[in-house]
Amino acid sequence: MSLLKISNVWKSYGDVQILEQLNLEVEQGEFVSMVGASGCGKTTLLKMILGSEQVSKGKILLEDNPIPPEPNEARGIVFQKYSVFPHLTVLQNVMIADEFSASSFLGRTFGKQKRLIIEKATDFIQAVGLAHALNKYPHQLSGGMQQRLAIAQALMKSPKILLLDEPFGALDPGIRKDMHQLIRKIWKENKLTIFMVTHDIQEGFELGSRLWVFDKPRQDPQAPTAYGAQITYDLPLTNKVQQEAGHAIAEKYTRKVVNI
Ligand SMILES: Nc1ncnc2c1ncn2[C@@H]1O[C@H](COP(=O)(O)OP(=O)(O)OP(=O)(O)O)[C@@H](O)[C@H]1O
Repeated sequence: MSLLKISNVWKSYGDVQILEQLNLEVEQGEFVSMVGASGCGKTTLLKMILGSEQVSKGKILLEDNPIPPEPNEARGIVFQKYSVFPHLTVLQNVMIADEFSASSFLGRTFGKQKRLIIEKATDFIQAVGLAHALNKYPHQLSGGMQQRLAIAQALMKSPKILLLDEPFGALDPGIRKDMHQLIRKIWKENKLTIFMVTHDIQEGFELGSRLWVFDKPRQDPQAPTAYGAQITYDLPLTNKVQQEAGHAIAEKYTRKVVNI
């Protein structure tokens, strides 16, 4: 049984066809990098896996069950723009998800329960290298540190699937390298399945164990919104030969995007 099965999925908004004919299976522990021209529907697919958007046709199964129509703890997400709470410290930002599950009314816990949540949150904060900043507020952190915080926050609920939407897009190249190391470590140690949208093909190759290329094979100049994007290449990247073959395709693809 695959962890995630996408069967004949189509997505449109009104008359605009965004995605079509998606058929994919993903096993636990894969790291799927998703690349494609701007606006082709990569984030839309992430949102359908998250459960915040519904498919127009077809189905997405998670461990053989339909994806619940609301996001839940099985799937964590990190966006490009820092999605942390500005009025909470690093520690409070990571604790909050567990505090709300333990006490949905107050969002606050006390005594032993609180101590356990602090311990768990501190472990994740340490894992992303922010132990020295436990009591700082987001505005006191750099962009890279805020993304580390968002990752710790997403990991707190022990998701099976981590969805990353251009998570490093706003960071400087040096900091991106550090973040790449961090995400690989977290992926391996937590046996996560990761879907990452990126505009940086090199990043997609370096991190992914599999690459999905989105493109529109069907075009009608008279009706540009009639057809959606498909996943035109689904490339395994688990060894060097595959990576080199993938690079050739990706380079061709990059030229194509430039020509659009
Ligand atoms: N809620 C919505 N209602 C209507 N159209 C939408 C909605 N959400 C997204 N779209 C449209 O769907 C298309 C795909 O958007 P999406 O964000 O998935 O693209 P993307 O490939 O992730 O783009 P980018 O790489 O620029 O982030 C876009 O044309 C966008 O305008």
